[in-house]
Amino acid sequence: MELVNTLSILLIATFFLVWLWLKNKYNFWKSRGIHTPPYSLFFGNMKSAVWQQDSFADRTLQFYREFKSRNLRHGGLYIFWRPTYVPIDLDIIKSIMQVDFQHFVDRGMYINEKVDPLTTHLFNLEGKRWKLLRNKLSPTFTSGKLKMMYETMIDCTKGLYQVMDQEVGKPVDIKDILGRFTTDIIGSCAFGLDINSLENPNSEFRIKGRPLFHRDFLGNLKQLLLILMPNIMRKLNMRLLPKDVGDFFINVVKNNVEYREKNNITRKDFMHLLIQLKNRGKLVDDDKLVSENITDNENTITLEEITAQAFIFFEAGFETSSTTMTFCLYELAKNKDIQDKVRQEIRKVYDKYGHKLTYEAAMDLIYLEQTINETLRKYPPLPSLGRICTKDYKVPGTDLVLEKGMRVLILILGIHRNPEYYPDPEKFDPERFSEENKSTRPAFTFLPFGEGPRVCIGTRFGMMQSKIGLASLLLNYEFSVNEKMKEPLRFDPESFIVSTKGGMWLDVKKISSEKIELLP
Ligand code: HEM
Repeated sequence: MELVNTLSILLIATFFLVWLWLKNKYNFWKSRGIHTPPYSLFFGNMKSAVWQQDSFADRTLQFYREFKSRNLRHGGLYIFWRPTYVPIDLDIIKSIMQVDFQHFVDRGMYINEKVDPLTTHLFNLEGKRWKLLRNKLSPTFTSGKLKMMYETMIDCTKGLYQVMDQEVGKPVDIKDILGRFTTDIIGSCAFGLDINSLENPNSEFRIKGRPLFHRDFLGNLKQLLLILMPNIMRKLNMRLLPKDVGDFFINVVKNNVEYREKNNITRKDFMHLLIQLKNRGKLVDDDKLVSENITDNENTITLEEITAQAFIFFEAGFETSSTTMTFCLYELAKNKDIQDKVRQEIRKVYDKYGHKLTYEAAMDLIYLEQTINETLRKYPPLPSLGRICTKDYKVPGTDLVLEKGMRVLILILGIHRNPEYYPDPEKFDPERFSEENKSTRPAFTFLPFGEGPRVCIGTRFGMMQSKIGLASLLLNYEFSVNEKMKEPLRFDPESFIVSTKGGMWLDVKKISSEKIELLP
């Protein structure tokens, strides 16, 4: 009996201490005079997102609107009990992302080299390691290299036509088809493999890629805890990726590199460029590669580094572009006049370049680019951007000092839907991105690819694959919204990137019996 009493007292005392500790934590922003939206003990401001009542995207929009409605330059959030700084004023955002970048170099993602070697990729890496790798990888993303891969990308449209032709006349979940299309493109360009997930929706690549973006309640919770308490999680040897997913990608790259090196195979893709970096530390034109023995040992990368980079190109590249194309086709299905205008432009440019959509022709698709930009405004795949304060920082024009370790969240979706910058923000209007209209908006109001030194390295690639996918579809098919489509659209709480719940159901009509291929 005495033991029971002692245990009960110990339990109550522990609860009380935890409660006091949390109470103290949640005093952080109040004591600095910074406004926070209502929060709950333990989950902080993230309760409804963790429990998947709200999508993360909707939550960020609510935060932005609350701070903005109070005319605040910035605000504070609690992600669980961790204070997170939220800049609203565009000058502060610019300072953090660009001007004073040296104070905000990292994202604060979870890295565990030992049990999860794939986490050591460019998106996650920090400080000097990140800078060194970014310098090494940047040459693989130039417009010249993109041009080199253009035909490899176009090859994947063949599978797209086949699937679409089978689907004509039925309600089509375009989201699924475009996810398979970009899986094929990135699989081909980053891993050098013909995945054919368009032909085979259950290809291993597609199956292994799915859990990267869709998480249930426990998956969500784990992801947040890994980021919140990385040191403890590392000690517990926690993984971010399921073991089978990690092993799959590691083996694919290892086998591929070995095969290419043994058989002296070159292919127009990232893998080829990464292998050059591994063996020579620099990129060399293929013809020179044979004759010149150029090596820059300082810049070489290891097989493990190649694997992690190929993985992030896949993870960051396929879902972002496929959601962009998906939302774009949805808006075009709703706005037939814009759909006709985009199609007319594609036809005109296609004819101008001798009935081909060469790389140069694709660069000439100005209105299509405006339409993709308007899609990225309304539906930025990443609704917010994260940074970590890496050196104490006094926020310009305020008395607030951010201490080293403070998390920062930039609420892109809120900025993109702010009527001050984009009047009538729910309206889909590609004219917002004409040269003339762009110049009337302040800087840092369009951030789908981020900004500053950590801006998306794959921007050109992402834009190009979206252009190729949309051009090939719009030249051959007409789209309208199917009655199965659930409207108004709801963002999916299981996906941390902006995505719809329940698929994107469109009707597809063939324009002509003759197929128009981009590069016949
Ligand atoms: C529509 C397509 C895409 C969108 C909207 C997008 C968006 C983004 C965003 C918002 C960031 C964070 C930027 C920041 O924090 O300032 C990012 C980073 C990154 N993206 Fe993309 N992305 C796209 C396509 C791609 C593709 C195709 C690849 C690779 C093939 C890629 C690879 C990366 C990498 C490696 C980073 C980390 C860069 C660094 O930290 O240095 N992305 N992307």
